[in-house]
Amino acid sequence: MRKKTLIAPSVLASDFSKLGDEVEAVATAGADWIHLDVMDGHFVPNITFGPPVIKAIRNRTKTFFDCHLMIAPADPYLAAFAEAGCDGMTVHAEAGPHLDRSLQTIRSLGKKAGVSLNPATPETAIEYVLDRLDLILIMTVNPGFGGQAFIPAIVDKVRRVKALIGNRPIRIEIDGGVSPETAPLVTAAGADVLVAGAAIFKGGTVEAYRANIEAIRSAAEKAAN
Ligand SMILES: O=C(CO)[C@@H](O)[C@H](O)COP(=O)(O)O
Ligand SMILES: [Fe+2]
Repeated sequence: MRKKTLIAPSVLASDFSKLGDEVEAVATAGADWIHLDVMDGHFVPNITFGPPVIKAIRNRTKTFFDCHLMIAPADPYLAAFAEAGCDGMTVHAEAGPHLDRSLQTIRSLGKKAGVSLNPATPETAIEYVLDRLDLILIMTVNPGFGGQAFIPAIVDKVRRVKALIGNRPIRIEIDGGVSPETAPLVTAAGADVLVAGAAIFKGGTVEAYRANIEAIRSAAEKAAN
């Protein structure tokens, strides 16, 4: 059976001066997951936040914290992110030499395990770790910044990943440049979790966030296969 499409607002586009309020607002507005972009200034050319900030906002909602770790190495920090309140942790396939070990560690911490693929990384990078995965995050921009343009060539990779996972219960998440215009392209190809920052955090109110989430959700669901 087809999975319901989940919408995961990325707080990277929120007002960091009131991050807790923003997380609560977007959860009230209907977010299925909260997407937290962790950047280290080394794996990606930007720096955001780490476990103390995640811990500080954890009590603002019970919504699933989907932690996108754009850090290298990731392994030394996985326990701290789990302790801070991440429900799922996604590491990049390009971030270290021992992806299988990273995924085993995430599951041993009792969290959902994800792997992310940069636009130039082929899906073959995850061929031998499929049974350790709950989530595959396919980047449709180069990681590091919000508000970038969606790369259409990646839609073909979404189709290939969908075929690769077969009937395993793995979610396919898309991250970068998702909007009501681009969402149908990826749900038609098999994606079932959509991250969106710039397209959701505009308007500044719960009502505006709700309308922005629903615009993506309805466009996505119409095209979902
Ligand atoms: O991981 C990243 C960027 O590296 C994303 O999660 C962005 O935050 C998505 O932002 P938009 O492209 O939707 O504005
Ligand atoms: Fe992200």
